[in-house]
Amino acid sequence: MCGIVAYVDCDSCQLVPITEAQLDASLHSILHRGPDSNGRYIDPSNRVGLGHTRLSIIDLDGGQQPISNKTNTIHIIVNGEFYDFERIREELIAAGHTFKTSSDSEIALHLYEEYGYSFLEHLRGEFALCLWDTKRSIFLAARDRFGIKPLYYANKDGRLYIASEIKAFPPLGLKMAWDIDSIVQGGPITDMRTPFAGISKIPPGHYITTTLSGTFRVERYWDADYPDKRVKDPRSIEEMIEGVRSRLVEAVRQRLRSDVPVGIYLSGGVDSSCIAGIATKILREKDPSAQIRAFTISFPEGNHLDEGPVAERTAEFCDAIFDKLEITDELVAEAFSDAIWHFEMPVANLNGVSKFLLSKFVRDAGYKVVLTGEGSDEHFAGYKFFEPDYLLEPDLAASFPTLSEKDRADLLNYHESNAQLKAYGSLAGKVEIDDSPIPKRMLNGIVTPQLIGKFLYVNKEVYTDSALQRTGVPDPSLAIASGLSGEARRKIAHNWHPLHSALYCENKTILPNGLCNFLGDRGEMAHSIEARTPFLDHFLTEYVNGLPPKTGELVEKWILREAVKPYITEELYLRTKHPFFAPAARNNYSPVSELFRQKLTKESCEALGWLKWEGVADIMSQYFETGDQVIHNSLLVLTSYVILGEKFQVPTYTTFCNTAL
Ligand SMILES: Nc1ncnc2c1ncn2[C@@H]1O[C@H](COP(=O)(O)OP(=O)(O)OP(=O)(O)O)[C@@H](O)[C@H]1O
Ligand SMILES: NC(=O)CC[C@H](N)C(=O)O
Repeated sequence: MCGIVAYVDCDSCQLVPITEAQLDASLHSILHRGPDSNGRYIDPSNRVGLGHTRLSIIDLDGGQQPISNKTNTIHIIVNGEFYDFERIREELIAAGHTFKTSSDSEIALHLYEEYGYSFLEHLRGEFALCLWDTKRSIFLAARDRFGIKPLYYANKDGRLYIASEIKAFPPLGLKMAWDIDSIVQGGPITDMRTPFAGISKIPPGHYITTTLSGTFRVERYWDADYPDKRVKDPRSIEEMIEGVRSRLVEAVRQRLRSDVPVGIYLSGGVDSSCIAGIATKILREKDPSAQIRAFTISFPEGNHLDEGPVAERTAEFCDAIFDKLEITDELVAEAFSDAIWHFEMPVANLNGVSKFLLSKFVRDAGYKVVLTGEGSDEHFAGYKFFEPDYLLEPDLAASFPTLSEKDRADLLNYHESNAQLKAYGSLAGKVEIDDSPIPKRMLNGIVTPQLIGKFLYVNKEVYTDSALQRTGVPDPSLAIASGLSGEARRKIAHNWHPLHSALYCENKTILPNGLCNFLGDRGEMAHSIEARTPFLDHFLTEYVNGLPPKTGELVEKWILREAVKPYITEELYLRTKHPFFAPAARNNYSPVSELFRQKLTKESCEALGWLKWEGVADIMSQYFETGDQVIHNSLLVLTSYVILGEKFQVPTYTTFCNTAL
């Protein structure tokens, strides 16, 4: 993948123009995203700049960026991969377009010439891009449908700043400040906010445009949709299984197109294992002795979380080359600060740090591109916590037998009488928040947002009174419900089955902000690794979203298991989901506990300006007494914020509210 940086000074901008040296410094800050080459375009007016740092994957010698059109009036920078680009390129050439490179990135430029803003509909894959059309004075920046590639913006004092990573902004002169509302309400995970004031993510499936006059728009070009819950689907199960299989195979085939070798991140689960099986089969169509190289994380000190042995058996089944990275507590604690600098958001577990280490391992092995299984659970309802929402209403769409109404009522009752959500593999069920009833009313009674909202939750006792006076008490599920579009909320209220509504919420929050971010691009790109996610192919997801809720029911991902049965071992066909979880701090003297002691001091907490030291000290001592996992996770979040404050040199937060009191 690559790194991109851009800026636009509108007519009202009174700021000193950004210099070439500043643009270079900004690119330098994200050099890990593209160590192979870099380039820039600065408009003769000095008001628009585009910078690109490249990890070359397709057209290794010729694909340098920015790329311009034949008349040098449109300039583009792209991070990402466009699949099936050769077919589109041929069509564009036949329509009279002249290509300057053989890079997949260039198709976006010509598609824009051909279709205007509708060019985005023709792109398949993961991407973030910026385009400057000098003739129309239009600047456009867009992000892929799922948020696989990051793209941030800030619109301040008449200047629009855009970059793949937040750390590229300070060299352009943007000042960093805490966004206390976002922090308290979990904005980095619940919506498009970041921990930093005025800096937002471009929402997945959206583009932003600005003219030099300063007309700024954020528009959606794609969204997930689900069928009307009252309409029966006439398809047979067999047809649906075949529909999933053929689209997944095609999604993997497209993602094997590369001018450098492609490996795989292989776990002990069905998602990455079926991709390994499918990829091997496809590679062997051309070369019967082809072997894919598989990379696996193993946790030797936390045996019950170790997926190494299952992955090894899968690798044997696929005849893959198998590499295992053993991750220890010491390695995780050592890498934590650096990982947070790359994630640019807090984390509540150590999974991302482990994957961050895996990416380094893969890069050291000489690989630039891997396949991964992210995005499957968000479409096939792979998490057990979706169950109460599945049970909330009958499935009227399925034309084959579903639960009887009595069974549904009994099971739902079981969930309700358990009071706390049955979030297996997660501690969310133990986190107690006084959720307001409003988000449930807004979202047809589903409970998934409450669960997601707890991900970055920290007990309100740790915040200063003035911070809480300003933000109100934490209510992250309200932030989630409010972050959805009005149109989506209307469909949730009237059209979609509650399971589909729950999947939609997961797809708008945890998927782009967690899985694709600190568990995806950010840890991978820290080590110049491009990861490709076949489960996030929009032709596949649109098909899966159109299936009746029953296909996501109770036995996890059963339709996927049936579809990929020919490509996986019997062991995996029968195995239930084991979510990826890195072991937490094991005791008071483990390296991660030491990290808490080192980072969470009175001085460091007070330097943030919104943490109350007494509250933090209190939960720390509770943790050291009890080893409570929920507190452990909160301490990880707070430690992350201290690290972000140090690395980004964020000034201590003060409120007007505070001084006025
Ligand atoms: N231990 C691991 N080693 C290497 N890669 C991993 C590991 N755990 C997860 N991954 C990567 O992250 C992806 C997402 O993990 P996740 O646990 O959601 O899926 P899975 O393990 O493949 O399948 P399942 O959801 O059925 O458990 C995996 O598909 C895999 O590419
Ligand atoms: N690393 C990237 O984002 C890849 C950009 C483009 N596909 C290339 O191969 O150069």
